[in-house]
Amino acid sequence: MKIISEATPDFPYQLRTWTSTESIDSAGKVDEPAKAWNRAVIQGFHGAEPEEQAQEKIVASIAKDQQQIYAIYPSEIRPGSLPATDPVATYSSFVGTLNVGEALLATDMITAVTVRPSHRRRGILSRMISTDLTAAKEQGVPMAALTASEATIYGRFGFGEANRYRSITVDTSLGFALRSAPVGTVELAPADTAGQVQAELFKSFHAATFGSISRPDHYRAMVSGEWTFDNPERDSKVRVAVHYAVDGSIDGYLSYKHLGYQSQPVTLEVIDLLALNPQAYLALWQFLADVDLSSAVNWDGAPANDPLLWALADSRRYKVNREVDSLWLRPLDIPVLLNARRYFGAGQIVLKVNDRLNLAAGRFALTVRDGKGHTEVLSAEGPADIEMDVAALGSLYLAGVSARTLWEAGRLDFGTEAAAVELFDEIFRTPVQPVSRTDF
Ligand SMILES: CC(=O)SCCNC(=O)CCNC(=O)[C@H](O)C(C)(C)COP(=O)(O)OP(=O)(O)OC[C@H]1O[C@@H](n2cnc3c(N)ncnc32)[C@H](O)[C@@H]1OP(=O)(O)O
Repeated sequence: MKIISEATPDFPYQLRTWTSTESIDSAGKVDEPAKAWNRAVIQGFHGAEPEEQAQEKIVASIAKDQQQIYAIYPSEIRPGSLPATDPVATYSSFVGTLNVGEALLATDMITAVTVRPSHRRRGILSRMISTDLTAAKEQGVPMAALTASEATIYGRFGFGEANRYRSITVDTSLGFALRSAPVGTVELAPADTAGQVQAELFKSFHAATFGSISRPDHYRAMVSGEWTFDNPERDSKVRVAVHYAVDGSIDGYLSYKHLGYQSQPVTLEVIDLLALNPQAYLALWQFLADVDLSSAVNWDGAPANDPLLWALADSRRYKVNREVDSLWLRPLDIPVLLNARRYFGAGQIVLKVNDRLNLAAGRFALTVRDGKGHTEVLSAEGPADIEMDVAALGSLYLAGVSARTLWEAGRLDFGTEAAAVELFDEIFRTPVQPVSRTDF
């Protein structure tokens, strides 16, 4: 445990940090600061207070990710209020990877951000996030990422929405049909094997999918119904199905549950779905539609450009309940991340990037040839073809949105030459939309 900063009159809080592996001994026992930190996280997201055994499972999982824990403690405790050992704010980060084409880019993945309601809007999140982003930058991690509880929080810290996902309901009642016959076979598998199947499939999915970001360890427990942060008890209603390709290899899987006969219409909920190819994806949907005693399927994780809609014989069976931001990206080292990305266009452009936190600001000349980028750092002052806030670059980096759209949205200077906007889009265009299947 390390004290990063002591309380001052302006900021009457102490900021501490430790690595998650420090909190658990060889017998699996969890230390008191980690328990109090977990309780604070769960309170922050309005979950049920975890029992001792649940604490051990959660901390062991966080330790596998090697999460760096941040905790804020108040300098003044009122009699009868929560004790001094309970943090008023929590934050955690760990280094994962982001698929940027051929390369997997090291990325600071931020999670478990909470501030106790009685201490909110006093700059606590600002202190924790600027500390973490600075540390990540110093350690040479070129990108930061998160998935957000609200879309209004992180733009000010330089994060931009990089892609979106859909919450969908598909009507699988009598008459459901796909336009093509399913390929391969789907079989039920024991729920307790789901964690392993998921981990193996995700490895291949992550390596092959532009925009995919690593998964934290707790996915193993969630997809098998073992535990979730919301519910530390086993959910024995979770079922698992596996797709076998024609050659017998496993190339897709599904974790799902029946929501009960009181759901109207009687509904299956997809907990996780991974498919390594379109045939596996459609065959898993045909399987879901074929499950008797249900007539709808909900999935809170469909891609924004979902081929299922186009595969349905009756596309009106596909209902989008909402489409929201998924991954948020925050550039930290612009030359490194521009050079790491795979390109499908070509050209030369000078970008000026503004950054309120002064972590990534500058002027950069990017030259792209044969799919590779080369970035030269220029002096800060001088002309640029296109100027943007670092959050806009977070959105544009994976081409989940075009510069043209951001320009029309007033997110780039309206005075930017149309030719520069077109050039940016020509260089950054991709044949596929970025897809991530990770909520963290
Ligand atoms: C990656 C994740 O873990 S996402 C989960 C985020 N956590 C939650 O949603 C749990 C419930 N909410 C909270 O715990 C807190 O309200 C937090 C973490 C969102 C914000 O923490 P705070 O300490 O209040 O933020 P802080 O005081 O540093 O605010 C910084 C700025 O962001 C603004 N801000 C903070 N939260 C929000 C919000 N939810 N919506 C809009 N603006 C916000 C503040 O007004 C402030 O603006 P300013 O710089 O113009 O004055």
